[in-house]
Amino acid sequence: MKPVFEVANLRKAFGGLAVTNDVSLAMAAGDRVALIGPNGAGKTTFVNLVTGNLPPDSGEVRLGDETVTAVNAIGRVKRGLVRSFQVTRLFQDMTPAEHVGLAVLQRDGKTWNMFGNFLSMPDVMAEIDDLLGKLGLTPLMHRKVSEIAYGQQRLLELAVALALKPKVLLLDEPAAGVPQSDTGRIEQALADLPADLAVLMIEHDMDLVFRFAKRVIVLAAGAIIFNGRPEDVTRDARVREAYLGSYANASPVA
Ligand SMILES: Nc1ncnc2c1ncn2[C@@H]1O[C@H](COP(=O)(O)OP(=O)(O)OP(=O)(O)O)[C@@H](O)[C@H]1O
Repeated sequence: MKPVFEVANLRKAFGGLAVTNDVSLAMAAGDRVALIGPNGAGKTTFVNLVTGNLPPDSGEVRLGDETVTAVNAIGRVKRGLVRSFQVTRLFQDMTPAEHVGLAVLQRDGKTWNMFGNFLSMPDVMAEIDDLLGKLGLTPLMHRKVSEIAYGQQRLLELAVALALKPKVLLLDEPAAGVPQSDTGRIEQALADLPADLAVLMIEHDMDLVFRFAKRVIVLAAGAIIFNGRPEDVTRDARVREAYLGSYANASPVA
């Protein structure tokens, strides 16, 4: 199948350290891929290169038929490459309805000064109702973010990302920090993501990886050392070595 998203020979070094070392991968519509790797493997750097928040030293990022390596982060979002908005970037005084409304207006290229009026725009309100409803946030839609629980804020991140109508969605540990009692809701939201969306999820929780991913990519010291089925990852010798190495080299806690 034709890839919707592809990176080819991506490289990035900080000083002498190759943090992204000739990484190539492709994703098709509907893919569910988990990107895992020991601490410091280069996962965050890789995502920053993909989203356009960091320029690569060499290599290419493609969305569909278009090479977007020179396109900035906002341009990539407009083309359908969306990273889930982080809780730390939600506005504490704004409501879930306002967050989603803003994302819808931004996606449609509408001006900021229309923002105050979006509650009277039936098409925007219908999208807000639909998205927040799917994520179980309807009762909280007009509450301030500062008043809603962390797990619900993480669901709101997903709602904002989905309002941008992504083709490729990058999720950074979507359930991290969420109390056990609320992780079920997040997992359900992940299971309900649009079937044709390509999803790349960075995740440390292997239980979640096994439940969500159809394919696992392991990054170690900036390079892909495994790209295959979840059921094969734990018995792969290179993967075992990479994880053991990271624990063996970890500093003891004082
Ligand atoms: N701006 C930077 N300047 C210098 N070194 C950096 C920079 N950003 C990251 N690094 C280094 O690159 C390596 C990879 O970091 P990165 O944060 O991408 O790893 P990670 O896999 O996301 O780690 P974690 O799972 O701990 O978040 C680390 O050794 C880190 O110290």
